[in-house]
Amino acid sequence: MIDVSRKYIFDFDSTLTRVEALDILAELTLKDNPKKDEIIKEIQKMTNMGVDGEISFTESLERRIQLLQAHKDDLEPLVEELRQKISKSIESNREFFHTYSDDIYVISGGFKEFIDPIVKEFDIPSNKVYANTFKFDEDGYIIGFDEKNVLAAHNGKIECLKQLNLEGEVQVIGDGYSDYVMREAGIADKFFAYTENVHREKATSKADHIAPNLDEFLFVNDLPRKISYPKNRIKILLLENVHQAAVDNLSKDGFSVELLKTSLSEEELIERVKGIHVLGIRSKTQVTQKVLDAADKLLVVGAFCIGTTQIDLDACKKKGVVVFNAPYSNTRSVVELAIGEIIMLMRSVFARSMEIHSGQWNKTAAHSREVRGKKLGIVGYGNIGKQLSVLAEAIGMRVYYYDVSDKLAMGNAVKCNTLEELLNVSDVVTLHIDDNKANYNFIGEREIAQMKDGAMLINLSRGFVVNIPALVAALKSGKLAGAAVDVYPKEPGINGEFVTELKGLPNVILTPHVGGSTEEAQRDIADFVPHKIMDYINTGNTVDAVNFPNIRLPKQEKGHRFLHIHRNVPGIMAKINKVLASYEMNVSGQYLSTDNEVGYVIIDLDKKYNKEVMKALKKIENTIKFRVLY
Ligand SMILES: NC(=O)C1=CN([C@@H]2O[C@H](COP(=O)(O)OP(=O)(O)OC[C@H]3O[C@@H](n4cnc5c(N)ncnc54)[C@H](O)[C@@H]3O)[C@@H](O)[C@H]2O)C=CC1
Ligand SMILES: O=C(O)C(=O)COP(=O)(O)O
Repeated sequence: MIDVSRKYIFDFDSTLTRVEALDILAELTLKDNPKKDEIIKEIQKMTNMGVDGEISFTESLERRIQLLQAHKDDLEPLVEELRQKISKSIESNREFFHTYSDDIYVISGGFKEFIDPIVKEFDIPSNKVYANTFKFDEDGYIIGFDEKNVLAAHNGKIECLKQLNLEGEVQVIGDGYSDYVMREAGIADKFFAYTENVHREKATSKADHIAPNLDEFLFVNDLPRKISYPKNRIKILLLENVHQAAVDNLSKDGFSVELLKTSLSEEELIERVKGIHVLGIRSKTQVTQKVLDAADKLLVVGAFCIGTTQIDLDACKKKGVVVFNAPYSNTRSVVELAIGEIIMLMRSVFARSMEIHSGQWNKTAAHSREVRGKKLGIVGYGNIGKQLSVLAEAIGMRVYYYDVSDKLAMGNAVKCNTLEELLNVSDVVTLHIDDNKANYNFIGEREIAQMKDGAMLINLSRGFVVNIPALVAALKSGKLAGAAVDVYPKEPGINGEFVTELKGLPNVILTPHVGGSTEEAQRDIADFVPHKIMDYINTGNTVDAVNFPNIRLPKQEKGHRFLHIHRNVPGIMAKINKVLASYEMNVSGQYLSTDNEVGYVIIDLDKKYNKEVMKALKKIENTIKFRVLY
């Protein structure tokens, strides 16, 4: 694995550190200058032009130093600042620098005065650092740089590397075109464009390999690293226009994220899901057995909503794919819409509004009633149903509820023992049962007949719960005085044309499945679900998974963690432990959770282990998935 003859040339600014040191120096020296922002902008422009090779590097340096007005005494605070700004994955992979210090060099257009003290902490001694040096005047002000240094010249890195006369393969890791030139000149064998801090098109377009972080570089070279699999290699596909914050959260953690505005059909998803590790959807996208068969890398499905019956949960489980949802984020949004609709329907507000839109003034109290004292029947007394119960009572309604399971009544709500009892008594019936397929046609002709004459029906649950022709007939005959419908048996995957038999009926409020579509809810979901996903990928935690044994794991500080998902058959744990014993693994913790079908065991180990053990664990019969976290 270890190639002793390979040499690694690191750039400093924006590679080993997240910043350009001269920008930081400018921040320090110009802090009291009223033109500070303007000057810093100019310095940054000069940096970029120099790094991209648009002006000569020497010229870029000269101009920046003039603008800086820096003093010797500013260098110590600069180094202090830079210490806080080491690139994230450089910081986490100190072990690589320590182990390979003999083969690592820094070649930079920056200055030894601040590079040396920083890289020394990464076991790179001053004699392996090739960089410029400042010139000071008698009072200690920086007035220039040593012009004789090859690195002060344009494309000076080429000459510098040439003079080093290194043997063996030479790899360059840097963010700029000025690093690539060593490869172009044929003195370096490979150029890795380092994009963790800055993405420079001119460098990435030429690179042999793009490294979004050091983990990727170490992975490609099979070198010792902090994490087993670089996160940028974990591909996340988010559909249905989930909130941008979800993309930001996941990208910030290093994953490669793609967001599509629409849902995808089964065939499209089969095509797109290949190579995807995490799929994020809302209520439209169907994750079927066929989709799962095509999903060769899938670890997690995130439902960025409450309902999960669009996902074949059982097939996911059998494949070792963990599913998370957001059970509470949009609850309040649905409840508020329900309250609004109850009032709008009781007052015939939409009918009056339509009239006035078409130029008709119809001031009347007919079919306009207060909600105070009216009976609200809530079907499905879950998270939404219960919260609605509380708010409805607060505006003076008398609440009745019906649920298949026993539920504690909130406030003064009255429990109904049968659906019929609730339908008989309610002025408004609102549906909040779950998206279980057994609830198909839950409200049909018979149930509507059991409702009071002139009652109203609200459906904010799922479209298939209500038989639409029966509802249309009841509205046309006047049996029902109004309805609000947010969900439909067949909904389109993208915004555009839509036709329903409910179109044009009086006192019917139609909305395009927006019960949970508020800015607050979508923003909240965009934090909740990604954090569940990241927690599972990064640590193995399955707390709140909807289809999987739940395990809350302690933080793993050191060592390695094996995650083994298997069919729950007799004797499998014995086999796992036999393999661990035969490789003399020192197990520091073992956590197991099972259900009828699968078992999920997490094994924490101390530092060293024989890699063969992984193969042996994967080979155990009835293994579904196996992952290692370093
Ligand atoms: N329109 C929209 O944008 C949104 C719609 N929803 C829908 O609302 C549903 C309810 O959400 P939550 O309250 O969070 O779910 P929940 O699971 O907390 O509550 C559902 C309740 O319905 C009961 N239930 C199920 N089938 C029943 C039946 N046949 N008869 C009586 N009770 C029955 C369950 O026992 C449970 O108490 C979701 O499943 C989803 O389909 C949720 C969010 C947004
Ligand atoms: O949360 C749910 O179950 C919903 O129905 C909302 O779905 P959506 O995210 O709007 O596709």
